Amino acid sequence: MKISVIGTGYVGLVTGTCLAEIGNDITCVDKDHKKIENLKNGILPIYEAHLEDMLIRNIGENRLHFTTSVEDAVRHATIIFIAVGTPSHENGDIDMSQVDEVAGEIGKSLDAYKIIVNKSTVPVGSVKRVAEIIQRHLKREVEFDVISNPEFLREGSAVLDTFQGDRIVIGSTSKKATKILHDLYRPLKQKIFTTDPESAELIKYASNAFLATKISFINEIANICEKTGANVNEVAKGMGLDKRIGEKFLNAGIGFGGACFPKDVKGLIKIGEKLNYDFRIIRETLQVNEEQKMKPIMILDNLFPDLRGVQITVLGLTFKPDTDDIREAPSLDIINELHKRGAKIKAYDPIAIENAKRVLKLPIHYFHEAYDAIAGSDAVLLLTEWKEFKELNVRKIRSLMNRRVFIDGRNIFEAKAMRAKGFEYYGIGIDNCQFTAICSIEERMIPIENQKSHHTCGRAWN
Ligand SMILES: NC(=O)C1=CN([C@@H]2O[C@H](COP(=O)(O)OP(=O)(O)OC[C@H]3O[C@@H](n4cnc5c(N)ncnc54)[C@H](O)[C@@H]3O)[C@@H](O)[C@H]2O)C=CC1
Ligand SMILES: O=C(O)[C@H]1O[C@H](OP(=O)(O)OP(=O)(O)OC[C@H]2O[C@@H](n3ccc(=O)[nH]c3=O)[C@H](O)[C@@H]2O)[C@H](O)[C@@H](O)[C@@H]1O
Repeated sequence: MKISVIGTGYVGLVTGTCLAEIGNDITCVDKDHKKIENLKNGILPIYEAHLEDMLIRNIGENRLHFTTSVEDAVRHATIIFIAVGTPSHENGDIDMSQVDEVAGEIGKSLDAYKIIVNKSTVPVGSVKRVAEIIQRHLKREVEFDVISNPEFLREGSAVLDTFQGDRIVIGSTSKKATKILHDLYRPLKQKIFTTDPESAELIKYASNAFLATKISFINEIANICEKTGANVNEVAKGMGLDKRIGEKFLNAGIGFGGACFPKDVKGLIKIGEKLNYDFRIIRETLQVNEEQKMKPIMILDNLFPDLRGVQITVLGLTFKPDTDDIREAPSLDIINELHKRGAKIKAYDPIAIENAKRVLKLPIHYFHEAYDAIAGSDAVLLLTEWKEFKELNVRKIRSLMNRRVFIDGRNIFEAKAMRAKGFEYYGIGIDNCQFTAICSIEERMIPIENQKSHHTCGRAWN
């Protein structure tokens, strides 16, 4: 099939390349000229596993083309995907300007029947909105359908998710468009769920908000664990054995980031507000996440009377491993706070240092090797669970550090083993109190209900 994808970011580029891989003739469009020039030469704007090989192969086999002209792309295709950004406004509202602009351009260029597919994450009612904008810009009367087909891929595993996703959702009122989309996706052999456009649009927000809530929920359980001596990793394992709960997305840590969970949760709150509905649960999901991001700072506050001049090493800058994306990464808030308090900051990330330099205009000393970043440090903050961090030689880390505070924001190490090796080790939702100087032995022995003030683990977090 002849397909155009407008917006060549994480979603557009992966979608276009994967659809080319299964034999379609794809044109990817972006208004960023440099991005398009690079892509024509097989140079990727993002880091995503398996994408580069596939891109180069499909360019070589003449199935994947790049242009900056929406008009050319519209003429070329029967199906046009809109995959431009939908960032948050300052107040959390969804910024539809990129989608609106593209819809207008499509309208001006429409010359025959086409299907326009909303793949960007857009609020309920956007199928109608895009259809109206296209209609307003038509230069001649032509038939077209607009449908919703939200995207569920994750960064870092985007290609795999496209080929092995749990479901494809199509929201459409047109039988003709639905059939063509089914034909397009059939080779992927995935469950296709067809519904009305409004439900499809809401499925996307509901899914992201639900997953984000699962994360905030386990992070609150982690906070309870710290006050009781329970271990959140064990609690999550035990919960996840119940198939109704499931084991995924129960990793406690320093909270969720990325271009989507924070913005989509805010977006759903705004969708509710406009309908006079206060979506309380997800407001708390966000609030808990904001507080969770500051966990490493709270731990440091208990260990150092003052962070001025304390040498801190940050390991991991991206919001999750296997991507170069630092949008809304917890590392940004944590580093800003460390800087405010006068800490000396060293940082290492396997691939995101250049992206971080662009965003963080602070005196951070960046390194291209983890051990170099760790040398001479008073505290290490591990913020992203990159595989290479799991393989670090902890004895070597210990020998390089000044004071051996290790705050594991993603619980990738085993607390007992790290403490046995001489680290002042802190995870998230594990028994942080028991092996540390935060509470005296006597304080730890007092049952919580008999404490005058909340002195044991509680003191660290209240
Ligand atoms: N990043 C992700 O993992 C996922 C993102 N989504 C959603 O997909 C949408 C796109 O997200 P990303 O790919 O992350 O965004 P992105 O910011 O990486 O890419 C958007 C691209 O659209 C281009 N663009 C903007 N206006 C344009 C115009 N008028 N004409 C041509 N190109 C234009 C930009 O130059 C940019 O390259 C968003 O709505 C997002 O919420 C959905 C699922 C996963
Ligand atoms: O709409 C989107 O953009 C995408 O958002 C998420 O994908 P993504 O943000 O790429 O990454 P996730 O793997 O979901 O992780 C998001 C954040 O949650 C955190 N997380 C995830 C899982 C977990 O158990 N604990 C946890 O803290 C991660 O560290 C990361 O910061 C969804 O998983 C995708 O289905 C969706 O398509």
